[in-house]
Amino acid sequence: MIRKLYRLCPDAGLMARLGLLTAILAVLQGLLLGTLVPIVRALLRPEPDLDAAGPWLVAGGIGLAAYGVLTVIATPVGFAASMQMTAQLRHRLMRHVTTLPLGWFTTERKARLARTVTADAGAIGTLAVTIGQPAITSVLVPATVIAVTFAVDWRLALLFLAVVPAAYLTLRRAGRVSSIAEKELDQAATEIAGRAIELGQAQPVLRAAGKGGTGGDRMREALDEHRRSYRRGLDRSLLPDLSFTGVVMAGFVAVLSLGAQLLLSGALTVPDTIALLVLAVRFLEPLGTLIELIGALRAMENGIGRVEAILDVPELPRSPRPVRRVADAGIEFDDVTFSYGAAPALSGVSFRCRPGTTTALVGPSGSGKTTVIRLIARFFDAGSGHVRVGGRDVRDYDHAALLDEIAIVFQDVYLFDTTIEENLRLARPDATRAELEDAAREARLDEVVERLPDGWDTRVGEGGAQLSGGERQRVSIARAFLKRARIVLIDEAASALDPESERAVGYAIARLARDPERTVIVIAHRPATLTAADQVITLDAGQVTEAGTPAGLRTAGGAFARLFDQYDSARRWHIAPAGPR
Ligand SMILES: Nc1ncnc2c1ncn2[C@@H]1O[C@H](COP(=O)(O)OP(=O)(O)OP(=O)(O)O)[C@@H](O)[C@H]1O
Repeated sequence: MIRKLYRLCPDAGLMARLGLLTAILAVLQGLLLGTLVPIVRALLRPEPDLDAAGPWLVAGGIGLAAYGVLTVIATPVGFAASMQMTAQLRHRLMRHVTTLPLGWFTTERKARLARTVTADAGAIGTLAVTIGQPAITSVLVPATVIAVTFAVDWRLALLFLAVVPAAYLTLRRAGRVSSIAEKELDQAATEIAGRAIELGQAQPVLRAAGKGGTGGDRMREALDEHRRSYRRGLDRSLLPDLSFTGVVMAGFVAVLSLGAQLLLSGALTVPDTIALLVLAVRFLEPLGTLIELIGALRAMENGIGRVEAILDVPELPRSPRPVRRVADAGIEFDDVTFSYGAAPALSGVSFRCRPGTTTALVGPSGSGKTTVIRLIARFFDAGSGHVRVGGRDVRDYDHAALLDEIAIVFQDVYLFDTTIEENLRLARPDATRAELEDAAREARLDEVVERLPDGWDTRVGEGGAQLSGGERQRVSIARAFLKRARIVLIDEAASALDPESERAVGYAIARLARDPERTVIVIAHRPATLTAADQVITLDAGQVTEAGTPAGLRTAGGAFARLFDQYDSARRWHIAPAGPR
């Protein structure tokens, strides 16, 4: 386990210092106890011999002072190690998950990630110090006591030694049982976290369906299972815990009996017997505390396992010689097939977008439009075929360099609970105020900012809840302008925005597309966006069924023409004034 801890923590030096200090403290404690033997021998004679006890008293005093100093040194080192380890683990985990394919982020895994980043990383850092230190002490103090006892009486030393394997075996069993119990309990706790995330996310749907009150059923089941796991763990660990305590108690009784026997037979003097009994207590007492520590140690080991399991999830493969410059904003799909699970989401998709053009993707729900966008941004890798940007496979690029060129405007834009300015600055943290204002004007966000009570400093609420869907999209489009992204991928709102936002977003998309350097791919639902596109790609069941200019495809009277008419009549129906009844 110590090796695993070292592997996880880049600052192994700090861990090594702490381990060494703890080991020295434990051995020193055992040796200090050892000095009791000559001191008790000298002082408990019929005529106490202070001269004989003197050097040992001095040695004991120096040892005690050293113990105090080292303890003072070890405490801040332990605190620093604990904080540092937790921070580093959290940092590593967060950095790693940003490199994982988006498909990894299921509700269950998000709950697991949340628990591992908060509970496990925190517990590993804390336990490594609060449990690791006493665990080292509980092993090294008895070991030193055995060594010291050999110098006094080999028979008692051998008896101490005989207790060790019996204690070890029962402790191992107790450790195994508590490890299983901890895993079950953690699984149950993760289930609760998952249900809580789901319950929060599903609130609008549940309430809309009038089931707000019943939505907690799955949560209740998870809570019940957690309680049952806890109970099972307690029941299971009872016998192994009692066995271990029994072994330690039996050891103590055996030491007492042998000590008494040796005393009565004259093999041991009274002072030696008293000193050895003190040693026996200090031998068995730390062993006894091991049973309390073993559960926490196993919990830490399991926590380390869970951290490692996340760190072991393979990242999106990286090119050994990543390309850092995107030559142009051309995009090409070359016989691309991709599936999330068994059924293919895209099969044999091929199309080309010349740099500076706008392509509208259309097709029924589930036809693969969003998947096309995800593959360009490399949220996932194609199963077969090539997705090319600037003439190179997206897998050849340094991912960050590729994403620098791409801005994505999702249908449902998530904003951080901070000011509108900071949300915009995410796209370019060093942008000047003038650049922010330009981007806002292009995206028609300036009108929104003017209306907000604190202007640029208005906080947008969690997820951007203070803004309407259309206003959030404008923030996202403004980010694309600010970033000067040469490739913009847009998922236009399928449902109607308020008329003002609809006009503003339409205007902003047209402005984005006007830049001759910029390639825009838009999942389009508005007739105006479709008509303005240079080309249209129609998808159905993951395959390209039509490709061409909007005018050409409308004339051809195929799937696109039908979809166009549907969208068009839906808009007209929406904006038509109510007639007399
Ligand atoms: N994360 C995912 N995991 C599993 N299957 C997915 C995932 N995302 C999409 N799919 C499936 O892949 C197929 C294509 O989905 P995609 O979202 O690309 O379609 P779409 O045309 O964008 O649909 P919509 O217009 O409804 O957004 C669908 O069958 C969908 O159920």
